[in-house]
Amino acid sequence: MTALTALTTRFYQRVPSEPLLAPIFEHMGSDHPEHVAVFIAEVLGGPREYSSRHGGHAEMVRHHLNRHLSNEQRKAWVALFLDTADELGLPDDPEFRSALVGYLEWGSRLAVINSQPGTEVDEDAPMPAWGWGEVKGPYDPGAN
Ligand code: HEM
Repeated sequence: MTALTALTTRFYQRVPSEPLLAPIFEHMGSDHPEHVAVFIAEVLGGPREYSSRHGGHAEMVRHHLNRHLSNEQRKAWVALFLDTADELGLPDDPEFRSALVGYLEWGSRLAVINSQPGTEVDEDAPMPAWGWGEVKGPYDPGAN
């Protein structure tokens, strides 16, 4: 939680300098970074705190309704997020980064889809659960 909260806090500090992102986060609440960290932590197998205290997946979806987010904004969001992970020196082993990128790619596309007019919230949608995926490349940190 400490690392993810530091990551989202720094990410939203940098958002005002990104022309594509600044306007959409202009009115966000001060606890926004923490809520996003808690959400991502639960997805990655951490405590089920977003579900128990913040309304679960349906509540996250509600925050994106009618925001008319574009794919360009989505790409800027993901790029800034990953750049912030580098800036803060988060683990950069291929396994962790591929899992992180995989979830961000999936989740950010969902945010864009849910931000379009006519989206209905599925109150029973489960929280996504992201694992390490099937990492089967030749990378082996124990080799050499
Ligand atoms: C994995 C991807 C994402 C996750 C996990 C996520 C998660 C969340 C969560 C938990 C909230 C509610 C925060 C709160 O309670 O204050 C939120 C709000 C929001 N998100 Fe996302 N989000 C994602 C991607 C995106 C993307 C790609 C964009 C835009 C390009 C975006 C734009 C917004 C906006 C505009 C809000 C509302 C801000 C406000 O309250 O003023 N999100 N998101």
